[in-house]
Amino acid sequence: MCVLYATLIFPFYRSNLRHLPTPPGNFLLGHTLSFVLASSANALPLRFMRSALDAPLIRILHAFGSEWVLVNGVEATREIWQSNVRAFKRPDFFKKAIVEIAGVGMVGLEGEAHRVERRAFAVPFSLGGIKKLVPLFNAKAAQLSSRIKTLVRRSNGEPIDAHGIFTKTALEVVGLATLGVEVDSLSIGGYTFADLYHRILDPPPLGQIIFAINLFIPIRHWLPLQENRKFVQANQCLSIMLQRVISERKHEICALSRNAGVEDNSQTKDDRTDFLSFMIRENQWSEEEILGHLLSFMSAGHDTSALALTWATLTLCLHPSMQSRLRAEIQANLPANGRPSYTNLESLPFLNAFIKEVLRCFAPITFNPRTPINDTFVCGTLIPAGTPLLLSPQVLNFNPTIWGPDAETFDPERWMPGDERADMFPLSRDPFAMASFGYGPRICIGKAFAVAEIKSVIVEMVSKFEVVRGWDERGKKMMGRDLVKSVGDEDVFGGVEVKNFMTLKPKEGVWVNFRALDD
Ligand code: HEM
Repeated sequence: MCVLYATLIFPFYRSNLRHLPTPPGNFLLGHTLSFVLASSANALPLRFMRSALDAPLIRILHAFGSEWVLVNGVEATREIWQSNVRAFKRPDFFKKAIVEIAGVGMVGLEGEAHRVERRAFAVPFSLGGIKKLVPLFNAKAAQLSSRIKTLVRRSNGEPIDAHGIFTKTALEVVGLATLGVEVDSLSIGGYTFADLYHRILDPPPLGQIIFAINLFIPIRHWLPLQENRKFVQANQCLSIMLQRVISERKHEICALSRNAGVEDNSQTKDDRTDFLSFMIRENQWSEEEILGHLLSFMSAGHDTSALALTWATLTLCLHPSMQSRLRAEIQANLPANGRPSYTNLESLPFLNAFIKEVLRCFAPITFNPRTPINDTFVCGTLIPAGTPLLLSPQVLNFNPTIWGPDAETFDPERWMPGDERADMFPLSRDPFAMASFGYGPRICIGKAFAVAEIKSVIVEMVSKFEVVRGWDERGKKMMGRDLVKSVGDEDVFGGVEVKNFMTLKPKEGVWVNFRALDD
């Protein structure tokens, strides 16, 4: 009886949300199965957006009449992310997901506790803090070039998976910035730091299913499957490894303080710029809290940047003329020593436009939900407390009412000064239109870090290599350096398939031929 009411009566005759556009789904399961089986996490939200372009909110029916709301407009997003931000929190299932993969640091906090932590990290993530990190980004970018040359030699000129190499580099970058050590130097029981993160952030299909079920039914701690045990073990090993680094650093900084005769670590003269040393000097966090922050910076900060670099490389392969234009801009404006400063990196208009367009068309985070704490109005519709509001960056980033009819075309020109689309579609210049980093008090704290890091790596790549696509029309690695001739009518992914996951990951890598320009 209850099931009949929930599926046949409540959603259509009683629900507050029944007047919102609702794409038709299975009468019993709604869209639940379609979401699980979708080709990517963006597939359904984009389809729903295209079916109701002007609607600020779209209702999604799930199994047995449960309701979600897809946020589809700039105004609704602004209310949730900024003007009425205190009325919302992250849904419990989502918090559980991010705490599982990113620890209990800032990403898992809400309300006043979150505001206090954001303020505490304002200095290391400020522009001044990021400027100091640019030499580190440049050094790691140069190391990446050498690594690529070695891989090209070893592979006899066969394509290399760009996603794999950028993941390694982005983990090393965030590892150095966060911990102040090379992550390659850390290992436990024969596993490296990178192995453990790979298990957590890039699970095989069974691992993804366990992850999804565990969000709603707690199976993680008893499910006797090897894949599950591997995940739990990887998380434990990471924590042990990081706890060791924390204790060692604490001893070092305390010894420095003692030797200098100062009572308080914050007065210690120590020129380390990493976030761990900062936290120990500030002395306001327990070791457990420090561990939570480290885990969240490391996981929030490497997978995302690696994906942005991967998709940037894919677009460079698909648009060789953009590659040449970037190379010319870099050669004309940057110091010949190949070590650009933060100001240098910011001074290149086409690079700037190119990175923005990559982040618009390939938002690395696929969904970022919220829920009202109490019944709350959004754009005039009363949303019952607890209803999941699905904010999917790609839905705003591809909405033609915001960006114009070519919203789904990769075109950096739209960001260049004087492009007429800015006047024709003024909403596209609204900060809430570009949803890839979020906005408001919870905007990605690492945005400036990520953008500077991505620019530094792209400058190095484009200066040292020509990149040529090494995958065929179906996304598979090509052998024997065949070239796919027609790229004109392909979608933004150029045939590369993605996983149905929280981040926009390629299913089988993005295969690229790197041709050194100095050969
Ligand atoms: C291209 C790269 C990146 C993208 C696309 C990205 C995107 C995002 C998004 C969408 C959020 C959620 C915002 C919200 O809930 O409204 C977020 C939060 C966060 N990001 Fe990033 N991120 C990137 C890189 C980084 C880096 C490099 C770091 C650190 C070094 C970082 C650290 C964080 C943290 C700590 C949060 C939680 C902030 C809070 O809850 O206040 N991210 N990021």
